Amino acid sequence: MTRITATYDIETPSGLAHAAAVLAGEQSTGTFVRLASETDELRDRSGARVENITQTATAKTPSLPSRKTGDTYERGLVTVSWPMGNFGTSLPTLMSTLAGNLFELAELSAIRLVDVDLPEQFAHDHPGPQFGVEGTRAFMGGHKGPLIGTIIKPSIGFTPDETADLVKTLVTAGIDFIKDDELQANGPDCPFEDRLNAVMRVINDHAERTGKRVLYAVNITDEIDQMWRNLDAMDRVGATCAMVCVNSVGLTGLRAVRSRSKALIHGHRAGWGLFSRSPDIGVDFGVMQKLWRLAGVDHLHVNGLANKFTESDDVVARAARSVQQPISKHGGPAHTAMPVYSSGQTIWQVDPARQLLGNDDFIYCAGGGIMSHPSGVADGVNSLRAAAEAARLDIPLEEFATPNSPLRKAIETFKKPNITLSDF
Ligand SMILES: O=C(O)[C@H](O)COP(=O)(O)O
Ligand SMILES: [Mg+2]
Repeated sequence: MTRITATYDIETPSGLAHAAAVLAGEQSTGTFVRLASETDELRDRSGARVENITQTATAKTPSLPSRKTGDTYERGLVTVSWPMGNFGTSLPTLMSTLAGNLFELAELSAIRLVDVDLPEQFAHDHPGPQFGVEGTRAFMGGHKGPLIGTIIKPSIGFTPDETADLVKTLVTAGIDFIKDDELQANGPDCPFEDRLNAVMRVINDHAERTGKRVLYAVNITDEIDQMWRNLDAMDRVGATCAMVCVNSVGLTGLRAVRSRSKALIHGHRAGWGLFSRSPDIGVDFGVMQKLWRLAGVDHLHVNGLANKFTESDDVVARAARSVQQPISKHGGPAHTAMPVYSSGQTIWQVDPARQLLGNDDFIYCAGGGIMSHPSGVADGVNSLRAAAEAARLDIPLEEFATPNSPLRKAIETFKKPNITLSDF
């Protein structure tokens, strides 16, 4: 029987071998005592198996509080496998198994899920992105190069008409992609449908006049039945991109959107720090992004280089590359998605963001980096377009920027960040 394999970084006062066995037991056939009904045959059939243990460190103090303590804490990488018969390819049960009770086990003073190796069957049984990069470009009328985008800022506070006014400035200036902020969904001060209709009038009008269909990722995040109504409303006005906050709606909510959507799904990962920030507990992005892609995101946020958050540039680079890799190394549909760089992005990070991927199949979103341009939002868009062009031509920004141009003003406004990527 095919098995699913996951690797954890654990720390324990009980010895790595014992802790790994407790973990495997709790997450499959076992409990805190051996039951007579847990026969050897049942264990052989359904038990999780410890495949490998590699000790990496020891410490005198625990990384996380626990009711079980000891004199020495061993740290190491533990690989565990499960038979597919336990949960098939169900994503919710995969989560309960790989990322369930084990985070609370008293034998573990640190536990982080760092990798999962999914059998090919997962790639066959789940829809994956409906459109991906090619579909995204097709929705726009055959766009080439990276998508230069922005986030409506202020994130919250605009009425539908004020949002549409800003969108008008953005599309006229030549933006490719606009998204709602995750805080803006369907509040009484800016109702979803009013905002959608007002913005789509601008986008549709621009498309009719120029042939360029700007993507508007409208934030549909809500209860499942409301998200479905939101999709219907999008359909009525020809909207082509639905933003979903994947942590807020969960895998099942995302999958429910995928089952009804005729539009692109733009996955925002707001809340990700809760799962990822501590090295001692949580889940690596490389694991979660596979599940979000299987459930159907076409675009997925990966943070940005020199971002306003805490992740290092190496972590961001790994995340960006991961969504362009096949779901399963054993085969099946690759289900690749478009990485979305966003968080504190300005003219400075476009070039390295492109270089680290080695392709143009990404979305680059700058909210403050466009909206705060000293000579206005339109020049903010122009400066970023120029930065993307400089990146394409492989010319440093300082050299490419003509005097008094929007790019030159952006160079003078935004401090050049220090980007530290270990592989180039
Ligand atoms: O939702 C997002 O991606 C963020 O709000 C990014 O905004 P910023 O570009 O102003 O950091
Ligand atoms: Mg935001």
